[in-house]
Amino acid sequence: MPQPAPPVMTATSTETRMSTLETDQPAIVLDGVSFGFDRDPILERIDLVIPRGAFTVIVGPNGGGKTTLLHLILGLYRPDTGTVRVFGDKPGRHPERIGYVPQHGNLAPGFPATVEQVVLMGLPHGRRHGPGFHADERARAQLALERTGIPELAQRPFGALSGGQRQRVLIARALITEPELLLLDEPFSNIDPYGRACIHETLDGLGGTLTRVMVSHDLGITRQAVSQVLAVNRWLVSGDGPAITEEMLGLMYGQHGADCPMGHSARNAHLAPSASSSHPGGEAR
Ligand SMILES: Nc1ncnc2c1ncn2[C@@H]1O[C@H](COP(=O)(O)OP(=O)(O)OP(=O)(O)O)[C@@H](O)[C@H]1O
Repeated sequence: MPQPAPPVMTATSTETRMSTLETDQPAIVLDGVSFGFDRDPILERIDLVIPRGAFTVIVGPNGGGKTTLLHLILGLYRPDTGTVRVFGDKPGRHPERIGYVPQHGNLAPGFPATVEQVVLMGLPHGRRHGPGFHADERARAQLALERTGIPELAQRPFGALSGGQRQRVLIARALITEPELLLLDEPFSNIDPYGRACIHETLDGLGGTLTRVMVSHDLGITRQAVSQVLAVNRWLVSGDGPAITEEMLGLMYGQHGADCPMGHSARNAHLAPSASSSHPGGEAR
């Protein structure tokens, strides 16, 4: 399978980091991964390649295994069979390279902190309370807020923001370490259409070398910026662009049960651009 071209790096800190790590590896590779809790299969025989810089959206029904898949990528769970690689290495080895916005990560609206303080919480060794943050830490927080389009909110109380603004702050918190991979688990929960549009705009604008993987229940996710859609419901079906395919709908809302409605190779289509023949109407491999 052809590998994606190495990324063109722009940020100096990222350049330095990348020079010492594997620049020719895809962002994420899952090879024959199965996982279950107490022998209950949750994910089965997942093969997946996510190139660097891709914007991948994961859709699927409740309980289909989307969050579990993210947790495998984060290294929070180990697969029962198969392997997971993140930037060519075992997951969990380089947490600073990954930003994560968890599903229920929103802070209570009354959380007594400014936006800047919330963003600073994303630093592994950042100072978390009171005034007197280091100037370089505050500069990083400001940069992260600029990337999410809300630099002017830095000194506002977090609790005074709208739901959509709060979610963008949490994305900024995940970006403060300048990660190369951003994982978002349903960032649109409880966000109105305007807020969703703002978050979409934010995520679209984060392109470049940042690899984005977002779990979403929004099936209208057919946006230009989205490189790939994955449907996950115990098995996985991938497409070759932002469209939801019939195969994906079949996996998500067709036969729920002991076996996958499609052939194994169709379910486990790779994400690499060359794999376009393995989805809708494509040949099983
Ligand atoms: N820690 C756990 N112990 C046992 N079972 C679990 C655990 N976490 C998740 N599960 C089960 O694994 C299955 C997949 O859960 P997961 O959270 O990955 O689904 P999901 O696709 O993200 O769902 P949703 O859209 O509702 O967030 C569910 O049946 C869930 O009950």
